[in-house]
Amino acid sequence: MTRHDEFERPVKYAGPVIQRGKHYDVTTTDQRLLDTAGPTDWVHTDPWRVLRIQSEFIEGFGALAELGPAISVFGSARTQPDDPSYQLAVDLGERLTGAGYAVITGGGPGIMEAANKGAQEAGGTSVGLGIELPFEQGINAYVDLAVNFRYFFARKTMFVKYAQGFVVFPGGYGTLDELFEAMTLVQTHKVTAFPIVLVGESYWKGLVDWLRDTLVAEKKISPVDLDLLTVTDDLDDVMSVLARAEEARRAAGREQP
Ligand SMILES: C/C(=C\CNc1ncnc2c1ncn2[C@@H]1O[C@H](COP(=O)(O)O)[C@@H](O)[C@H]1O)CO
Repeated sequence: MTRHDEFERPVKYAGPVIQRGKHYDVTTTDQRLLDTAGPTDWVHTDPWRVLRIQSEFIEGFGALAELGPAISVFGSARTQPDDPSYQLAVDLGERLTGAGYAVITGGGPGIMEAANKGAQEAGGTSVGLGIELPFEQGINAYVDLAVNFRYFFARKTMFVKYAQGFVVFPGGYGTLDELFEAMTLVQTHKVTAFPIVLVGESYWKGLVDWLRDTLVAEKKISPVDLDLLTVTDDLDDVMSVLARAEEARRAAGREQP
């Protein structure tokens, strides 16, 4: 029912605001919200994008906050099931599950699918953080908990924030992007006790040689920065590196509940 003042003019109390006379707005907030008329170009503006970005962080944090200990596994979206590294990633998913870790991947095909498959088939927690791409692939069938992102940077935050370490299989630009982001975060102490293991000695040899013979030699990184990486073909080594990092976190009183 419309309220009126002592001059019989309609009055509206909208929170701390009082509207009377020519300031009286006959529409309600809900009406304005639900009304689709008017210009729509604001949805393509940066302030609106900021809210969408914020919502990606909110959804990601909300979905993953109670995940428990987890390892992010990266690698080529193009690795086929008959590639030996596919089976190795399946085995890793299974072993991580056995050690009490959830497995987080990019939710796509190839190595991501393989690690999710190993985790799911071992009865573990299989997570996929998908990304909107122009060529839609969809989340692989072995993911049980998926969050889809529009923005790479929001998604990359989740890979680090909700994992205790990274295991990286042979891959292309996407994999290298994820690897170098983690290496930079560890090098700059933005994250601590965060193991990064590269699986595939022959694949990664060229990169490690270049890091040592060019980046260290030309003083672009310190020799100790090479120690951020462990390179192996053996999943026993992967599990030992993760276990040692867990012990270091425990010793520092920073273990996952
Ligand atoms: C290119 C193909 C599929 C793309 N689908 C992807 N879905 C989810 N995540 C992806 C996808 N492609 C790349 N990524 C991310 O980068 C890493 C792999 O990239 P790479 O260039 O293949 O090494 C991976 O860890 C994801 O996080 C099918 O042909």
